[in-house]
Amino acid sequence: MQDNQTLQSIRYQRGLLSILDQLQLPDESVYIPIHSVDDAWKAIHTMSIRGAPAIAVCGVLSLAVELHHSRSKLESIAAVQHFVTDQLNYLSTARPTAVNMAEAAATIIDYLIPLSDKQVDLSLYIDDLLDFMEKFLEHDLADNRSIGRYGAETIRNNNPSPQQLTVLTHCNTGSLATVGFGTALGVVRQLAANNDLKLVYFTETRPYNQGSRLTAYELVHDRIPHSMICDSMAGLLMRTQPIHAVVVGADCVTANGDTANKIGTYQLAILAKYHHIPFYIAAPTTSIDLTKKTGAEIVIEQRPSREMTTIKGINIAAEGVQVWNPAFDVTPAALITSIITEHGVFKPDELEEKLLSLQKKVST
Ligand SMILES: CSC[C@H]1O[C@H](OP(=O)(O)O)[C@H](O)[C@@H]1O
Repeated sequence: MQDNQTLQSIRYQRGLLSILDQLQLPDESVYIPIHSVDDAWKAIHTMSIRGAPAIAVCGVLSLAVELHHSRSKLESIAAVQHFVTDQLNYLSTARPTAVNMAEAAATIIDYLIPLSDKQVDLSLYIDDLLDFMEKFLEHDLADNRSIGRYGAETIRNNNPSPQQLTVLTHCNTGSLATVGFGTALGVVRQLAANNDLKLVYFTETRPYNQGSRLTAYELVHDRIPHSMICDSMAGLLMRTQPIHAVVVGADCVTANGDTANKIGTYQLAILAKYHHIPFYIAAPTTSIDLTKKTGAEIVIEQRPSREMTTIKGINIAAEGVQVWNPAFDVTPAALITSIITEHGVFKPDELEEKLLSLQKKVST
């Protein structure tokens, strides 16, 4: 079952899917129905739902809903395989940087053919496929809980003094970016649950304001001690306040540990290095793409200028102003202390080897 102790970005039962419209947060908490892959593609592209893991689960479940209601139109297993493959490939085009949707698509496509060797009855084949797709929901929540435990333990062990810890995070990586609990914000939640958290600073994260609109919403909801800062305040914060760790999420981690994350992450990593503060990436392995060798291969999404020049439709910049609006940047592995995953905490230069050996164990 989904974790109802925190906020639900996605609500699902077989044949029915709705998402919390994050464009209306924090003022309005409105769930919008997702009836099809097209609905999901639009919701992901316009960022009604965002966050690498949430994007993937929303996409997969939108396909499950459409497949469930299209049974009468799909007359063979081959027709189901073509339909599912085409829809997954389409979903992967909604946003180019986060890798989770493409990873989920590849996982499901790899499942289709062997499944037809096991299940020749069309209706039972569809049922089995729906069961497989629905597992993405529970797996994400389990992954986040594990990331939270590993991350809280690592940050605590890195600071043996009995004092409670102060950390900095960026963007939104909580229940609104995942199925529940979160990745980097899940580490913060676990630190708080362990009574190890004194304070979490978080950036407002211009221009979409994932911090001020979403992370603030989650931390106030959970009553976790916090303080919001403008993105431009991070340097002075690290210079003047006792920050024990910076922990952020990821949209794509490559084989060498380079990491694409929300714009502004790279400069936080440089500041952390300068101030000798450990810098952690918290991400499920569904955000890791070992086929990309370095961050140079990651496509950085450019977002519309209006997302920088307006807030809730109100102009905050001169009419006609020209802008540059990359939604992500890449932090080199050399600036990353460790990558916290559901399988453990890895140094960037050991990540590929560790994950490949884990995959080998699972496949044998
Ligand atoms: C666990 S969410 C990962 C990642 O997604 C966010 O980007 P966006 O809000 O544009 O989807 C941000 O980069 C988070 O760190």
